[in-house]
Amino acid sequence: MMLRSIKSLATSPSSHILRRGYASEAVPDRKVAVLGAAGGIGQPLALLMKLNPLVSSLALYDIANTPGVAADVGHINTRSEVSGYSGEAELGKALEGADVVIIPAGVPRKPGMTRDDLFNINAGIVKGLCQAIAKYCPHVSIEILLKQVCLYATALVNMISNPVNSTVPIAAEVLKKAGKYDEKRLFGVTTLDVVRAKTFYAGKAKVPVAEVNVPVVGGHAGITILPLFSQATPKANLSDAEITALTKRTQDGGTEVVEAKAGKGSATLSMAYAGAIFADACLKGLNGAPDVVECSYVQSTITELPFFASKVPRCFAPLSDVALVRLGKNGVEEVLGLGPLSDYEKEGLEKLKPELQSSIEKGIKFANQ
Ligand SMILES: NC(=O)C1=CN([C@@H]2O[C@H](COP(=O)(O)OP(=O)(O)OC[C@H]3O[C@@H](n4cnc5c(N)ncnc54)[C@H](O)[C@@H]3O)[C@@H](O)[C@H]2O)C=CC1
Ligand SMILES: O=C([O-])CC(=O)C(=O)O
Repeated sequence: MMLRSIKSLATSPSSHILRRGYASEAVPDRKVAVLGAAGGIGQPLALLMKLNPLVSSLALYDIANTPGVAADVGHINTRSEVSGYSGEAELGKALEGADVVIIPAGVPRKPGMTRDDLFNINAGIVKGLCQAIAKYCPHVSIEILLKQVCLYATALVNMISNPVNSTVPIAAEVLKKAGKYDEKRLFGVTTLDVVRAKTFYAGKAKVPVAEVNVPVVGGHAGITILPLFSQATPKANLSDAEITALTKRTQDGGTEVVEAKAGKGSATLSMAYAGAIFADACLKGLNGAPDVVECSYVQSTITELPFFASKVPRCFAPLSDVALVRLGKNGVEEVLGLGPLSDYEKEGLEKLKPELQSSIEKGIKFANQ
């Protein structure tokens, strides 16, 4: 299926995206930029993206220490060419031509802190990086019959920096201000919540973890993380008490790691894994693979909240100057609904709304001041 869609790309007017060098692999060239690449998440994420055969160019950016990481990762004998960029003067080069920009830049929690306690430092970092994305990642649109049609769009932005519940709205506002916002291209990475929910569920239900699916919706902090174990597969007969315990453990998964690391930061390795899964899904979507579905915190109308994590099927047309109709047809086609919720989940949904709403408002206010 994948090969078929790649072949159709090769014969389409946008075949120039099959660039030199890897014709035998028949995979389009894709540039991935990691901002914050020298950090605890950034380094293993750089490694995992270097192992991804869908990546042809890997740009590693940080305010310092990137040359060493780039030299190290660059020696691995996989497809992508690696380049390191250090300091703000080099940010533009890191971003130019990127298809996917992953942002794990910013400070992590220490024991006793909430994700929101990171807002004061990380909000400014994210704002600056998104201003650069607006500036250096191409975006051209034209008006046809009173409809704005996208020719080039910004890269897909995968926001990892916390508090995600606020940093995604900040990114949206910054991109809007610059006239570069496309709600189909901005994602809060909540994959780690799904990864945890799968692991904990498999352990409790005694089912093979590789077969487990659990949607996790809402946001990415405490009670705003709402795993839907009533929809988990394979089905298992878990008691209400077991479901409550699993829900709580998933919601507190980040804190569990922060406490175990005792002052040395938060989840890095499992986050790098989760970030790599999500970026891979974005690349597959961009390359035209069908039925790519992940949970992500995106602009949404499935509840009254403007941003909400839910299942998002992504089936992007490739970004190119002639993909006018296809982009119109194949953006994020829809944000999937929540499906049937148990009473416990319905209650959790109502409880999370005020906190999520206030984190969204906080982000919007910050970006506009
Ligand atoms: N979405 C999620 O599920 C998760 C999010 N996180 C968040 O990811 C962020 C990063 O965590 P770690 O990698 O553990 O932190 P870290 O401190 O190890 O690394 C952060 C990196 O960001 C860099 N940085 C700071 N300002 C920058 C800027 N303006 N431009 C580019 N790079 C910049 C730093 O130099 C550092 O290398 C934190 O905010 C953390 O809370 C962590 C785990 C899970
Ligand atoms: O808990 C934290 O601070 C980091 C994070 O978002 C997670 O591990 O889910």
